[in-house]
This record gives sequence, C-alpha cells and structure tokens, in this order.
Amino acid sequence: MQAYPAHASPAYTPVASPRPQPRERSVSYLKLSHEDEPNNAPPPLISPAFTPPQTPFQDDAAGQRHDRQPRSIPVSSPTASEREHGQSTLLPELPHVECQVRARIPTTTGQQMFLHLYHNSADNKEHLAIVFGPNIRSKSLDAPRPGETERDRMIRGAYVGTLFPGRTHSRVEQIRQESGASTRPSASYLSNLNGPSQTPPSPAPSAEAGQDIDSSYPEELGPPMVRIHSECYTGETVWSARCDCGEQLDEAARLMSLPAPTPASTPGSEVSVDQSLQPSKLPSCGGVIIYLRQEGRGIGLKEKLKAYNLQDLGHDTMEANILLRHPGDARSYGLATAMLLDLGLGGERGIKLLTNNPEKVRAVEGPNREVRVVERVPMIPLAWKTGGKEGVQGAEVEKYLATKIEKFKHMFSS
Ligand SMILES: Nc1nc2c(ncn2[C@@H]2O[C@H](COP(=O)(O)OP(=O)(O)OP(=O)(O)O)[C@@H](O)[C@H]2O)c(=O)[nH]1
Repeated sequence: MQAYPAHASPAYTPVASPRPQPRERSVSYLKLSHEDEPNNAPPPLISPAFTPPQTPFQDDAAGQRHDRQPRSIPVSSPTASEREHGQSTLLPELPHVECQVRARIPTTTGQQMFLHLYHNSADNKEHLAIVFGPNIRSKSLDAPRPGETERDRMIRGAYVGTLFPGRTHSRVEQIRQESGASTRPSASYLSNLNGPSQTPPSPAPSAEAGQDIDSSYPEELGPPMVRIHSECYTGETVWSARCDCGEQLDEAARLMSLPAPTPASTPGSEVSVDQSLQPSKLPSCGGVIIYLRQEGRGIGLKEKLKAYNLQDLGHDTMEANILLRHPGDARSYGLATAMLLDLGLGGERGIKLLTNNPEKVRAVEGPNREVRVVERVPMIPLAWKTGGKEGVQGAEVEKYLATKIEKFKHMFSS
C-alpha cells in the first residue's frame, strides 16, 4: 500500500504531482444517465488534503453513483428544547408567496420539468421552483384570478395536462365534459372557449390518459424529494471550481428524474416487469428544487467576489464573509417553507431533503413545523464518489469543502 498521509481517506488515489486541469462541464455534463459513458475520465486529481468524516459510496464498485434511488437517512423529530432553540433564528411567521407563472421546460437530458416563478412579501426577487414529475402543483397558480380568461390562465401556466395548438380551455376535464366526453374536443367547440371563465375552477382533475396532472403526490412514492438550492452564478454558470454548487444542482435534477421505484426495481424482487418499458419511459419519482436567489450565502455576487479575493489572500470562505462585515451565512429559509406549502408539500408525510446543511434541515420546517423533514439525502461531492473521475476538483474546492465541514458543520456522511 502506498504511503498516504495519516489523514488521507483511502478512497482517494493521491497523485504524484497535481497540475491544473480544466473541468469538463459542457451541456452534456447534465446528462442524467451516465451508464453509457466510456471509462475514459481523466485521472483523479483530488489530493487527500482532508478526510471527510466517512467516505460514503466507497463500497460501490468502480465508484458507481447510479444507484436507482438515492440513499437517505431518517431525520428524527426535534426535541422541544431543540425547537425552542431553533425558533430564535426563524421568522415568527412565513412570508406570503404567489406563483405568478409556470412553463414547461424540455431539458437537454430528455426529461422535462416545470419552472415556477414566485413573487413574495419578503423581497422583490424572483425565486423559483423547479418541479419534476406530474404530481406537484402550485395552489396559488391554480387559484382563479378575477376577470381572467381561459387564455390568460393558459398563458400563465395554470392549465392541466399539455398545451397544444388550438387548445382554448385550461382544464381538460371541463373540455371533455362540455364537448361530449371525447378525449380531444372538436375544433368548433374549442373555438368557443376563449371567453372569461364562467365557472369557478374546480380542484385539479384526476389523471386522464397520462396527460392530466393529479395534484396529490401518490402515497406509494413516499416523501417527495426536495432540494433547497441557493443561487451560485459562479458555480452554476461560469464554471467555477471554487465550490460544488453546480454539480449539486445537476445531481438534484438527476435524482428527481430517476424512474419511480417499482417493486421490480428493488434489488432481490421477484416481481416481473414489463420489459417493453424502458427506464427512461417510466414516470420519474419527481420532486422539487426550490431555487432561492440567495447568491453568495445571501451577501450577493458583488460581495462574494470580494470574498473570493480575500480567499486568494489566504482566508477561508467563512472568515472572508466576516472580514467583509457579513454573517458567515446570511440566508434564511422561510420563503422555501412557504413555497413548499404552496406546492402541497407540508403536513405529516414530510419531505426527503437533499442537503448536508444541518441549518437547512431545521430552518425549512418553519416556525410551527409546517413542513416536516423526515429523511435527509446527503449530497456527496462527485469527486469523492467516483474516486476523482468526475466532479469539481482542485485546491479551492477542497478548502471550501473542508470549511463547510469544520466551520459550518455540514454532514457529508450517511
Ligand atoms: N459568500 C460566499 N458564498 C459562497 C461561496 N461559495 C459558494 N457560495 C454560495 O454558497 C451558497 C451554497 O451554499 P453551500 O454552503 O455550498 O451549501 P448549502 O446550500 O449551505 O448546503 P447544501 O444543501 O448541503 O448544499 C450559494 O449561494 C453560493 O453562491 C463563497 O466562497 N463565499
């Protein structure tokens, strides 16, 4: 065995002479399936500068990260004193949120998602919910607005099912009933449907021919997957290798696009599957990424760039914020809680939160535990999972991750 430094994780292969290496992150990086990739990844460059508390997934053969369902950890209910302690930093009440518009976005991965844009009573930023799968709908989006026409409803995305040229009504069930229950109404009927709404909209109708959207998240899918993601222009748009934000966003999208679990997808199951159903054709398990406009842990891009200069002068990411007279982390999560409630994800069943950040787990639950985090899925850096074959690598990201563990107490183990 090679002579690793005492603190090195044996999961990493140290390199003799690390050298700068461009990070591959083209559009194809967002591919959700990596199964057909040739094994020609660059040699691992991550140096064993620090040891994560554990190196999860190291038992996966060849650093595979294609587990069909993400591994999660049950989260126990907070004790009364923990809640009391936690509430001191929570807003006493949740902000008001309203989903203003929603649109279908086909993605480069082949999956599609619905982008929801929210306004709120706490700031003037456009926070987003990126919804995967057909089972999550916004109550404030679906609610009727005074004087709006059916066309208005469809333009702001408050429709059920799929838009198609000539469609003139937002609710498929209503179109079917009024046109004599044919699955696709006649053109003459459709042309008469553009007046103002005559009847108050009913709750979202149940699924029809795989096209309509059922507003209730099916019990058998378990707690829905949720990621609360903070904006990072540098890591998500301009290829920064100072942090792992870009790959975390990609990974959350990948997990939410995996096929929903079936009995036969469970290892050891003897239930036969319809072989004609390719995994890519199965409905995804879905979930939502709440994308908060909290650039730079809430200090904004200008201040974050100053913080980067301080980091190049030798400070870590927390010290840099403090030297700039900001808190180490200036974020809060009341908006995320309110958006989750609007998306119908509050209540007993709870959510499965993709995060390493203990503060998020606590804070997203809201002042009165409106949302319950019942499971946590750790977001393990790809470089750790793949032995350095994939993911963000370099001295800067290593230091960033080390500070997350040591100072922000992020939990990278399962
Ligand atoms: N101020 C500052 N913000 C940073 C820096 N690097 C990344 N960020 C911001 O940090 C936020 C992401 O926070 P992280 O600490 O990476 O992760 P997290 O969201 O707390 O936790 P996870 O849910 O586990 O990802 C984004 O808003 C980034 O823009 C930095 O060096 N300085």
